[in-house]
Amino acid sequence: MNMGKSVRLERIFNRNTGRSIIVPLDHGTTVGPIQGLVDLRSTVNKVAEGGANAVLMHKGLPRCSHRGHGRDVGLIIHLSASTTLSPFPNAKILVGTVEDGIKLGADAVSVHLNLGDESERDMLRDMGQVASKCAEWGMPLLAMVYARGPKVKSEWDPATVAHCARLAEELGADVIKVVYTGDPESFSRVTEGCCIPIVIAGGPRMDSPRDIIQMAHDSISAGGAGLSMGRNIFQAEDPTRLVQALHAVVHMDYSVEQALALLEEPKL
Ligand SMILES: CC(=O)[C@@H](O)[C@H](O)C[C@H](N)C(=O)O
Ligand SMILES: O=CC(=O)COP(=O)(O)O
Repeated sequence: MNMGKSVRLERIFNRNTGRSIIVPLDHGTTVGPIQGLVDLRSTVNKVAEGGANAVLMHKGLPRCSHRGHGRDVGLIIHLSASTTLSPFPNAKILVGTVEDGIKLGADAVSVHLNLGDESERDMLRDMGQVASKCAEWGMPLLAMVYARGPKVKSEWDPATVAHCARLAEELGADVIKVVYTGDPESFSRVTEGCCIPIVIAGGPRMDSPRDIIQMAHDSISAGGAGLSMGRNIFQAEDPTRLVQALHAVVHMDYSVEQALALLEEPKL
């Protein structure tokens, strides 16, 4: 692997476990300043204190959220955008470049593809071009790939998710983010088809921390490389403690019960 990619990926993935907890904060472009994204600097500090490896955001946000102190946290600059105000909310376009990421000191850049959408070919072309530019500059590429279109029966279908992951690998991603398929057996069919790290999205808010931690644990047991979990972390009652519990599962091989016990411990 290109030295630039190796050095940058070390700032996102734990050297011992080869896994990562990434907290994406890019939703504000898609849906507006939702709960947890209003004071971004506070949210970045909370997840970094909990042990997150990296945060993911659009290019205009590091100026509002870069820590400049304390525990370092990796930075991934997101290059794709669409909004829920559009008649075509799944049609992602590029709004940033790899060079934007370099200038911001990013450790990786990311793109978002919705396979099955009518504008799929544009997203495929964009990803291919970004991947080539990333290879040129030694910049890791995280591809978040969903199946969202009129022919898609279920975006959580294991074969569909495996297709999303394999496409990302074949087009040059260094890290893949897909949805979790719901159980370790089916998710192992996703991870076995790729030779690069696969992290899972959290999806819409889940009520119970147990469900969040169970999903993280099960994805790891199926060969997953960690999380790219946004809303379930930044909208949690205590993002720092939830990240601490997830860190125990992802990087210390805690059981679900052991990780849940961390949430019950009295605050210092
Ligand atoms: C809000 C969503 O659609 C999420 O599933 C995506 O993972 C977030 C995405 N990067 C977006 O906000 O466009
Ligand atoms: O960019 C967003 C993600 O990677 C996943 O966000 P979610 O809120 O966990 O679905």
